Amino acid sequence: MITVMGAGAFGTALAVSLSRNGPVRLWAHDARHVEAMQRTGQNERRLPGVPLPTNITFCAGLETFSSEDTVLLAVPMQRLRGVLEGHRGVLSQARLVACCKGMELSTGKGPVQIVQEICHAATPAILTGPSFAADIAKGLPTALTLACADVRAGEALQQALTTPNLRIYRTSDTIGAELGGALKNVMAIGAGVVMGAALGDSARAALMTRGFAEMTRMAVALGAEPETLAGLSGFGDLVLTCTSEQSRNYRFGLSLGRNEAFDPSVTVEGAATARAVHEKAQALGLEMPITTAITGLISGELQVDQAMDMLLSRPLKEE
Ligand SMILES: NC(=O)c1ccc[n+]([C@@H]2O[C@H](COP(=O)([O-])OP(=O)(O)OC[C@H]3O[C@@H](n4cnc5c(N)ncnc54)[C@H](O)[C@@H]3O)[C@@H](O)[C@H]2O)c1
Ligand SMILES: O=P(O)(O)OC[C@H](O)CO
Repeated sequence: MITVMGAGAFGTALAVSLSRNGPVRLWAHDARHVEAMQRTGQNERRLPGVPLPTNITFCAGLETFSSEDTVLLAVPMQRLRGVLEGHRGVLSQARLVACCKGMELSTGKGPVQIVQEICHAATPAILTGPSFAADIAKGLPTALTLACADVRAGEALQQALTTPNLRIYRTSDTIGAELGGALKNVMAIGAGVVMGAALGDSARAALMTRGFAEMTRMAVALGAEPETLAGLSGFGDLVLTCTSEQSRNYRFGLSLGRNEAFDPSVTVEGAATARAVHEKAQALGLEMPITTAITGLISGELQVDQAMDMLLSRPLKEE
């Protein structure tokens, strides 16, 4: 059986899609949220308007969990460690598929690394790539990357998670897959700033292209294959998130560029991840000027015109 931990927009959308293959268990950390979904047949908090199929069952505990189960971890990045530590006993031998995108602020680690650290005997994997929860829930065609270092386990997960509308590609490069998803959110905030501040489509294209160069530079320095960054989990998700107002990271950037307030209850993974990436780049001695500028904009240490001056006045170089 598949268990999805995290009844946010993405976990709920995945549960809806996977319920076409068989029964799915959807876990939420808040018992009142479980009760509300049972009562209304919807996740009104995070994915309103989507009827939840009857073969999704809801729970706030994992009493009926079997070690044969596959678990999708669809919680926000900065909550992943706490969720795993709270369920270390039951999850210790399971196939654990991280579905979050980001870098932990306190350690600079990605989701697969955190799963490995806490559940040593589990099979860690990551599901990532260009996909909005609302699109998946509507059954629109979507392609994702499943990364798992254990090739046989990866093949089994690829089969189990494919649905008529969800096409899963596979790789064993977990480092590249997790970094692509983390880093593209930072660039999406930057793209939003560019558009919010009316700097133009050309400036956004420049940010996306040079941002992709930064993403690849860091990922390769940390052991990723450049081909992974060029795939769905990197380039694909960068394009989606830097160009669509469905993206919360992009919308957050738009509000920064317009000098407007942004609802703090909305999950914006790129905000904490930008700081974590900036610190890691400094520690590794990597040049990542766009990331530095975006980190400064988020913290309020830089204004848009200062960030632009900083980027445009850098010494000229070869591409
Ligand atoms: N929404 C999307 O379109 C989408 C698509 C792909 C990937 N993702 C990724 O999925 C992850 C989750 O995002 P989302 O969109 O589902 O978020 P969301 O904002 O819709 O929901 C977050 C959920 O996390 C829960 N939560 C908060 N604190 C928690 C805790 N301490 N323990 C357990 N659960 C807690 C909240 O109750 C909420 O249900 C993110 O890393 C995101 O990047 C999202
Ligand atoms: O809404 P965002 O910005 O978190 O983006 C959602 C997904 O990561 C897009 O692939």
